[in-house]
Amino acid sequence: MTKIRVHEYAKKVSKSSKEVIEELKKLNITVSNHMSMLEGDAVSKLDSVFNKGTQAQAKQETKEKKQATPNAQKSQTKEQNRPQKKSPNQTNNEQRQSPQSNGEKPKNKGNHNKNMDHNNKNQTNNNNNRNNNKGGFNQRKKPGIHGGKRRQPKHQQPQTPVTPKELPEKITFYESLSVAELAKKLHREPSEIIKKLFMLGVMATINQELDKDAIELICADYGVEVEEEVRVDITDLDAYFEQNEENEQSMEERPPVVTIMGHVDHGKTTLLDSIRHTKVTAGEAGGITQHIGAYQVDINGKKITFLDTPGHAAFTTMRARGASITDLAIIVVAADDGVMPQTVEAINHAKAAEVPIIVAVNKMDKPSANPDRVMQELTEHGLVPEDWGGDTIFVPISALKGEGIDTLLEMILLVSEVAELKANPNRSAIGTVIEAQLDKGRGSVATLLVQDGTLRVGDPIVVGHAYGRVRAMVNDIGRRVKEAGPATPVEITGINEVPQAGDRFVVFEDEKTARQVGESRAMTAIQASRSEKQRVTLDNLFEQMSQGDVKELNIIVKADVQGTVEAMAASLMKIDVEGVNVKIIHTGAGAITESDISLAAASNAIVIGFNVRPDTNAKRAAEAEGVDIRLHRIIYKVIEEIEAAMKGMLDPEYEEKIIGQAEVRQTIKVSKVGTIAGSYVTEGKVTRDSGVRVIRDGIVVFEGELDSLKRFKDDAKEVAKGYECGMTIKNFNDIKEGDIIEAFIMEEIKR
Ligand SMILES: Nc1nc2c(ncn2[C@@H]2O[C@H](COP(=O)(O)OP(=O)(O)OP(=O)(O)O)[C@@H](O)[C@H]2O)c(=O)[nH]1
Repeated sequence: MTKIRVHEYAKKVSKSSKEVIEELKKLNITVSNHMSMLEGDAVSKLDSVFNKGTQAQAKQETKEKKQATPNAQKSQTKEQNRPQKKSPNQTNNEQRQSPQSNGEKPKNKGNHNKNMDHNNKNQTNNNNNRNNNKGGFNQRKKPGIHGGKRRQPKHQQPQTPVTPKELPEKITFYESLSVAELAKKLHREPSEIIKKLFMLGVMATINQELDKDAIELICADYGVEVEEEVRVDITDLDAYFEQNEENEQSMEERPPVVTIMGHVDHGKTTLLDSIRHTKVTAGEAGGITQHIGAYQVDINGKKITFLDTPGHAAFTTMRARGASITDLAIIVVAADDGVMPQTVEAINHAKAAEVPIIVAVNKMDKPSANPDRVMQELTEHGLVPEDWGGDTIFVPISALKGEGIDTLLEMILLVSEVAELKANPNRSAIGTVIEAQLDKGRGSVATLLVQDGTLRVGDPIVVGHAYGRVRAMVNDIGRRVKEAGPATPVEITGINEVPQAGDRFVVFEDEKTARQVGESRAMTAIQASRSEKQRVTLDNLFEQMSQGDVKELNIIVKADVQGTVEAMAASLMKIDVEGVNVKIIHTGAGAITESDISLAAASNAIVIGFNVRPDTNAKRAAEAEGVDIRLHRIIYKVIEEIEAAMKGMLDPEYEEKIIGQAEVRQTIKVSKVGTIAGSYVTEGKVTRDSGVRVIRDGIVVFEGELDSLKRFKDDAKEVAKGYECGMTIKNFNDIKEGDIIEAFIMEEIKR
């Protein structure tokens, strides 16, 4: 309910404040003075006491204002003439609300703003509100400069009440609406909605959020249709990949995307090279040197796209990503070596990605080749050859000699035909980043695999959280191209940042949207990394508490090329120094940025830059925050340095070192002091802070520390060989002539 001050009310009913206060007293409502706020029910009670026509008077006044402006009057008349959908109690409500309009204005304004915020996301709502607001504004603002705040004129003439605004046909909402928002949409006063809710047994305040059910109930009561909006988050790139209800007719066959995986040295690179050399036409051979992480071959007019993912273990992450954009996996197994750990890993990657597998049994030219053994071993991993009743295709090859390659390619085409791989070349492109790097001359360079649609030069694009316009495109053989269809790998320039391998890209209608999406994604990423770094700190705390004294070295790795980043990260993870865990909290290709530094500062990490430099802001931030940046050009130097740093981090380990020996020649008992051993240093030295052992007949009878060390009467720091001294030993007085005192220190050992 809305509130009104005593004096305002008094003015409204053309009474003095005193009279109103008197009346309130009679109603048992205590107010302190004319400035006291009256609650809605107090107002109602007063209404019933004072002239019931008050509301009408108030309306009349509004009407007067309107008449002052011809436009407003026109619209008013129009509205009055319009057919109205009314609930039976509507007029009453309207009457009751009007006098409160003064008091309610600030609130309405607030709600209006809130609504506008809400509606920024929502075009439909916007329209509703715009209409609504227009009416409201004209009615209120036109009469005076101060519009809503204008005081009521003293002399009021009775006039007919204003009919409420027409109900909308339909309203839309997203997730929920507050009472005020719903009221606005329905062109009704919030109090009316609150009353209805009350009738339905719901006690609500003006700012209360109403759920779908409540909104529907209220709207049903008014006979207004409701629709819940489903909003598409345009910044969610993954969502574009899920919209797969494409028109069958627009779908066309597309080349399969193939990844070659296998154990180290089983011949992946040789196979990729062999395929490339046999199948790329002679004319294009000159361009073969170009390496963009993927290439296409043409077999009798049918294309196959190979992802050229490096086979080293350091690239496991990328390979795992590679498998998820892959239609088909070739598992290379050397016939002379058989199934190895990484063979199994590769099989698991492919299985996890639900990608069909073709086994290439390589090195068949070797005398020691034993394909049967390979088949046998693979059977244990669920890959049963067709000959043995299974459904896995095995192709014996020699990558080195180029034998069996044609059969392998045929099999790839066969399997992909069965898979019916299709895409729509006429839509805007979506796909994934295969590799990305910072190029000195060209800026951010990304190799993309177009997965659906056609990518064109000039397309506004969002890649991960980078954005821009495709400036230039180069295909797998280094030729400039203007467009790239489904399953085609291309290298593009023109985006503002270096994305990560595995990031997705989406082409947008216009550059503005692309920019918005890109920026919003970058912001979200920063926020995510910020909250993550907080989590890291908490995690550390927990880990340290639960694991005892385990220390962690947090590292951020930045390098010029994503591949190097991953290789470095993998090598760093391998550093094995007892008691310290390496934790790579962030990696990326490109210069060291301010956000890297703030992440490092917050998580107490060091930043390693490989072939990259911090930008000016990052440098400044690093100095301010005291973040350690290590710049390198050689991988093993990085590892060496980190290892050293990690050793410095460890709690020092100590080793005992004997520094000298003394012989006890005389003992003197002094009360309160104990036994003083008059000794002669025979070897090395004895220091005041050294530990001592008392050795009698070759047996250690006591181990402890010195209490005092004196040369004659004076305290000595150390006494060297050939000198006499007096010593007392802490908590040991049973010292005898002839005892040997061995002095030792604990020395920190370097690891
Ligand atoms: N005899 C013979 N040797 C082969 C064949 N294929 C590859 N090799 C040799 O095997 C070794 C490893 O081959 P790569 O192609 O480098 O193996 P890879 O799987 O790519 O190895 P990584 O990249 O280290 O994982 C090389 O010396 C090749 O020449 C083959 O069919 N026959």
